[in-house]
Amino acid sequence: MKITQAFRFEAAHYLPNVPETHRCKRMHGHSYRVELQLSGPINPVTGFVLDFFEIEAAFGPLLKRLDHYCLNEVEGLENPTAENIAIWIWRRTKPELPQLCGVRVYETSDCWADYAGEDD
Ligand SMILES: Nc1nc2c(c(=O)[nH]1)N=C([C@H](O)[C@H](O)COP(=O)(O)OP(=O)(O)OP(=O)(O)O)CN2
Ligand SMILES: [Zn+2]
Repeated sequence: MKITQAFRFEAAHYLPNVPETHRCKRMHGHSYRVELQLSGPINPVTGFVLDFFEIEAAFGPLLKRLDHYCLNEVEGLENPTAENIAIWIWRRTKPELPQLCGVRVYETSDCWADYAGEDD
């Protein structure tokens, strides 16, 4: 069984490695949406793969490190593309939530990145 919980954060960023002419070279902001996917068996007593409250408690501190910050100033996010944010979240969340099987980061409603640990 797979479950997904979504979170939101607001942040500023710029992309340091794009050409000068690229508009994302300039500081700007996004309303990001993060989806954490977890998979595992359903506990027959609770009916949960994992209580959504437990996911929230595990992810909350990391979310606070992103919300209303300039992402380029967050350690490990010097080049804060959606792809790199997804990897950053995966590496810090997987130890806390072993059932994690995917991280999706939406930069806009039309653009997102998925990471499931394939490069680790
Ligand atoms: N593969 C990636 N490509 C781009 C990324 C990324 O993370 N991965 N990021 C950007 C910029 O952050 C850019 O700000 C993305 O938003 P944008 O295209 O500007 O979308 P908007 O909805 O804000 O703009 P519209 O004017 O509505 O198109 C670029 N590429
Ligand atoms: Zn952007």
